[in-house]
Amino acid sequence: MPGSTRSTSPVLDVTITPVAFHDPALLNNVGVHEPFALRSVVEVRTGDGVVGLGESYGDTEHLQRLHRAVPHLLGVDVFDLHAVGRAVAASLGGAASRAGDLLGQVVQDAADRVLSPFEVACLDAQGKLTGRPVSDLLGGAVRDEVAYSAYAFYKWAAHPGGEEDGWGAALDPAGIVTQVRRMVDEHGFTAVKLKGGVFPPQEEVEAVRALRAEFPDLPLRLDPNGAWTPDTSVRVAEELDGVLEYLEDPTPGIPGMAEVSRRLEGRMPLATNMCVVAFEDLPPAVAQDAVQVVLSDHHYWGGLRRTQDLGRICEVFGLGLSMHSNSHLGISLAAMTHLAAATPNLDYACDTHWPWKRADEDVVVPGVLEFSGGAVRVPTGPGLGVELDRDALARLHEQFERCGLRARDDTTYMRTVDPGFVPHRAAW
Ligand SMILES: O=C([O-])C(=O)C[C@H](O)[C@@H](O)C(=O)[O-]
Ligand SMILES: [Mg+2]
Repeated sequence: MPGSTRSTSPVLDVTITPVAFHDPALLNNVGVHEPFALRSVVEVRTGDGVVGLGESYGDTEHLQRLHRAVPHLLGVDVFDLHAVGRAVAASLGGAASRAGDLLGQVVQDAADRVLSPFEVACLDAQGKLTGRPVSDLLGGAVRDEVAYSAYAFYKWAAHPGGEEDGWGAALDPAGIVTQVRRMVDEHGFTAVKLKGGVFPPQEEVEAVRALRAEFPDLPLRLDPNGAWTPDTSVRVAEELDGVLEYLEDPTPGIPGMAEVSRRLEGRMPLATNMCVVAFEDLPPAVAQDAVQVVLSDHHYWGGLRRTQDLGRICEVFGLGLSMHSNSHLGISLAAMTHLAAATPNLDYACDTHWPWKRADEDVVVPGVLEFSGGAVRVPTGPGLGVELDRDALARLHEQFERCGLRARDDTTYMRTVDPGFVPHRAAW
């Protein structure tokens, strides 16, 4: 309209608070989780006095990158997400475009990792300013609730020298079944993922078989994080044909996954959050038919909208779309839930580490993100629909200061118990 003025909501201030929360001794192919998981809470304050929230990784290198972006973001309109992206790119100044993931196993896009919490915080602010939930800003929720999977881990009963965490040890099929039974009883999960790559493959096959016997109707997945050779991957996939819904990252790299995929001739869908972790990985993966399911994760795909772009690309190329997680808090769970609700083809139960987090440790006010029937109802309040608990944020920040951890290093931690430990990478 001639003469109309368009108001903007510029970023006035950005706060980044690193936090630490307790994490059990969960085992994986590179070692064992340390006693605390690190995250960062991003607050974007606008000229209208609204604060948008985002959550991301909490290691020093990533925190430094987040801080570098702040001066570039000041004054940017929170509704102009392209400008937010340009600000983040400018802050990296053409520095390394790929960054190691938490476990140092794969390289992700550095700019997308940095952009993600700012994009989520801007969307949260937009929602608060317009009175609409983030799922509406993403095109609308196509489902009222989002299903998550029970994420089972081999684990120790306690950290070395620490107190038992109440879950007990899970070092064999019976231990895994007991663990999943509790998760299913407590949260109602309707799908199960087992983190493998810890024990020789045959033991993990037995654990999957035990899960199938205990839960005849639940879709099952196994993820050894690239611990196997292509030969082993093919053998295990054939053994678990008809038992697994998909096999995740049995072997490292696109060429290895492509070989397994070719030899399986479609008998077992292969999924990944390791060999397709950035947009530039898609063309070679598609060309080689390396994977049939991509696990999205807005924390490294550049936020919620870029993850929706990934969803559309997967749809075009006939790939399934699922969701990956790392240890996380409530801001991330809210963002994951809005994203999955507004992405029509994200219809696998999503991964979450949520059951491993202590109920009394979060940065959001409890009550909104409850599991029922293995699913979380999509929050309907403005923005992400969750409220920052400032006392809890201060407590978890203090815990970050005290815990001494500044980057995740499962391998070094494992070597304090088993000095000769070598990560299992195509090891069996
Ligand atoms: O699906 C995956 O690869 C993961 O969930 C990665 C995580 O880092 C997992 O391995 C863990 O928490 O140890
Ligand atoms: Mg995985």
